[in-house]
Amino acid sequence: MASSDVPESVQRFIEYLRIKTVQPTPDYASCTLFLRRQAEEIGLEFSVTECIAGKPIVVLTLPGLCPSEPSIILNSHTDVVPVFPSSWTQDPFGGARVADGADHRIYARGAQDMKIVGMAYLEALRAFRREGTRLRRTVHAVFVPDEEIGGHEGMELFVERDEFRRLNAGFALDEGMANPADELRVFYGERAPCWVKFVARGNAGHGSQFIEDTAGERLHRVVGRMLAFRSEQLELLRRPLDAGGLRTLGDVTSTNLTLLQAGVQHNVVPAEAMAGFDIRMTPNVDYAGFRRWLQQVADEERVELEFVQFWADNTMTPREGAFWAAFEGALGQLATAYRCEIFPAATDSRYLRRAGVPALGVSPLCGLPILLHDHDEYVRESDYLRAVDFYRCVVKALANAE
Ligand SMILES: CSCC[C@H](NC=O)C(=O)O
Ligand SMILES: [Zn+2]
Ligand SMILES: [Zn+2]
Repeated sequence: MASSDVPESVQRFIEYLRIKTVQPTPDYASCTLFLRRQAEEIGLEFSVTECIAGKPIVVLTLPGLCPSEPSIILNSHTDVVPVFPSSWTQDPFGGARVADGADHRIYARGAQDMKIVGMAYLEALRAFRREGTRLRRTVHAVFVPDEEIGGHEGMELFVERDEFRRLNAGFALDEGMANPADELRVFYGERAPCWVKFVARGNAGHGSQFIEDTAGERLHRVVGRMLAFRSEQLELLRRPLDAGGLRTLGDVTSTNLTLLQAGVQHNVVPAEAMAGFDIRMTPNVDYAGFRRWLQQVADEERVELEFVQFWADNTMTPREGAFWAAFEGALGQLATAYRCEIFPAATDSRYLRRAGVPALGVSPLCGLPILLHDHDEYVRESDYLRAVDFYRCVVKALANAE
């Protein structure tokens, strides 16, 4: 198909997908140049802040009629997670557009997570400019680096800067997750990551002997207790809520054994063994109490405990007030059925919420498999075009909220 048959907005999306902003060596320089060109074409103010050299936070601004009113932040991260190219049927950075009935699929790493969202924001702002639509509040499309590796050199630092304060943010949209079913998932909070390592030390010796009190035995007891806790929470997930309805992943605390290290040779009992867990704490957990319980397990089993990440803030976005009403009103206008959830993983919304900016996580992808971080990530062209319409309606409502 000749490229001229491809809608221009789709061509721009594909161009963005082709920029290799892939961890661990994202090409942020090319990404910033691309965004600068978008700003010039659309007619948006453009600024770049580097809290850490080479890690640009790019802000494209559509000034509002009441510039002193708190602004609307449209946040997206520019980086994407690594790929296993041999497991893909398409080039992960080719942005292939493949016929799918009357529709097309667009394949690329980042198609769902979350370049579709970033580009749909810009296309919505482009439409406002084209139509001459003026909004009350200023809108900032914010493109941040390094979300996929925790945002520690991106949003976490940015929210502390004057450049951020000057944005005068009142409300933010950020990423959510696709839903294979038809309801839009609206995330008003997220689980807090807790990454721990237990390091056991014990007696060493010849593998043929009954060595007593080894690192392996100590670690085994810790792993057993952690996996017992995992089973309890998994059972809870399967139990309906008291108020009726099913629990979602965000409603419970998940635990996975993700790292294991020990040993050098079959017949040598190792003196040290390590187990690492990825735990995600649901917001109603007493974080300090949970941390004390982990320490108690470590102490009782006489192993060392290291906290690699411990997020201790569970600020959630209130589902009331003018911005929520505007958001809900826009969904009504679009006749979009939705359900509110706690996000199971971590996004940059946690930094915004902790900084006092209410944020909602939404990726307008319904009836689509969840392919974030997976092989053969794609969206349908119709998803993208609908996403643009979605933000035209939602951003207009938020930016005009009284
Ligand atoms: C603790 S920072 C990790 C952030 C990461 N975010 C997206 O996948 C996640 O694993 O949820
Ligand atoms: Zn993401
Ligand atoms: Zn991701």
